[in-house]
Amino acid sequence: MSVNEPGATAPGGPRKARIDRVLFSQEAIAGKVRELAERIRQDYAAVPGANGTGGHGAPLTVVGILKGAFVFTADLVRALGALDVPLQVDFMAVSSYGTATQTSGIIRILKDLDRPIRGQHVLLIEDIVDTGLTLRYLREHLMAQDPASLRACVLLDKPERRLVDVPVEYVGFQIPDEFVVGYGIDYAEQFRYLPYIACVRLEPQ
Ligand SMILES: O=P(O)(O)OC[C@H]1O[C@H](OP(=O)(O)OP(=O)(O)O)[C@H](O)[C@@H]1O
Ligand SMILES: Nc1nc2[nH]cnc2c(=O)[nH]1
Repeated sequence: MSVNEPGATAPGGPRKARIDRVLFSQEAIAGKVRELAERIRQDYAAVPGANGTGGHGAPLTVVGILKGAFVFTADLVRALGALDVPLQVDFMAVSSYGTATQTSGIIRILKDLDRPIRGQHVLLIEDIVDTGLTLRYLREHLMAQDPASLRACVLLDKPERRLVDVPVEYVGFQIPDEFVVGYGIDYAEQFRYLPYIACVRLEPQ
């Protein structure tokens, strides 16, 4: 069975998984984070109120999506800070994959924002966009709260897997249709600690 087919989670629990090959090294990811931060700095410098130079409105609010984007969010906000971009950080936690490699299609909010975002410039940070269902749901959820603007920054994009059309303003890397882990991204809660991004191979049952 391919890792992207339904049923990758056995009734007795998730299948054993091991790292197959590294897709992006720690250094490659760090370079991409700096590149994204520079693009974001330039773009928001032109947005009134979002550049911290005394304009009206609130500064940029970065919304990291837990759990998968926790490492990416931490690195990106520090890269933005190093470029003197003032920002606030909030988090949401959502889940649709559980311990499986196939989305359930049902997105559950496990933790919502702590602070209102009405009138704020919001930058949503995700680790990966696959079917697009999670990102579409999040964009609708956040837009309903009337932010001044909303953009999404996603480290990994799997365009082949998209089921719904959803805008992504900043993309780190495009990747093929393979299940990836590391740099915050898990398989059944394993591998989030890896400093690189890799494909996993599931052991036969
Ligand atoms: O485009 P989609 O097909 O919706 O997939 C993308 C989502 O899948 C992962 O979340 P997951 O449900 O695995 O939760 P986690 O971030 O807590 O690991 C990832 O963090 C994205 O939020
Ligand atoms: N861990 C992990 N979660 C995902 N959610 C959507 N695609 C993926 C993936 O490739 N790996």
